[in-house]
Amino acid sequence: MTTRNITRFWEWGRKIICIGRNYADHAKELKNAIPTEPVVFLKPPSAYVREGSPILVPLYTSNLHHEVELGVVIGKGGTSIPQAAAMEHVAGYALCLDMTARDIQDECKSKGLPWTMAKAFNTSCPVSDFIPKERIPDPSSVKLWLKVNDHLRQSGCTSQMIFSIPYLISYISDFITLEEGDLILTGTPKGVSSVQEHDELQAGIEDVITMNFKVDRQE
Ligand SMILES: O=C([O-])CC(=O)C(=O)O
Ligand SMILES: [Mg+2]
Repeated sequence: MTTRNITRFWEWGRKIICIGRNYADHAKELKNAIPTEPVVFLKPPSAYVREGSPILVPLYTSNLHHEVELGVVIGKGGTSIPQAAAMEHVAGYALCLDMTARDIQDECKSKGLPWTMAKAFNTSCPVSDFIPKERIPDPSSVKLWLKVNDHLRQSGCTSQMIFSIPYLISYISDFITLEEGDLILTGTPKGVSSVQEHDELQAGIEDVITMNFKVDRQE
């Protein structure tokens, strides 16, 4: 029998819970209101893609955007987790991209429909290697960046988040039980932009990790 290892959480089939509009500068660039409560949506575990495999542009979009985000990997499950205990439930982190079919999302928004087609497609969640908790002692102040073909597009700091990681863990766990191996994407800073087939994306958390992904067209 093989034992599950949290360092390969993407193989566990657990939830990917995403927070939107958690950076005011990104909410503004898309002309969205600054939220007074977290905006929550989900991706299925089939959205994961790892370095070495390409990000695939769905056939139905002509405006695929990158969103670089800090991911929080849950190590201990729970329901109604108090903010003060939230960090005890964190096993570590991952650098993540929330790939978004922006044209489809705009259409869904205008029709009042869910974002599933825009956010949850195959390869919509590229993830880095697992980052043990000790490697990011202060997750409320880490710098994230993303380059497309060597041009810097996104650069932000988790200190700009509207809702903190402990607040998000507590908020989510009030209505979705968190389980070991779940991943929370904490939102993206400004600078989101289009990617095309053959583009090369490079992203990093300053002093901690970098990752690279190629973009390909779906066959
Ligand atoms: O699509 C959006 O703008 C919402 C979102 O995921 C984010 O802010 O990270
Ligand atoms: Mg996002």
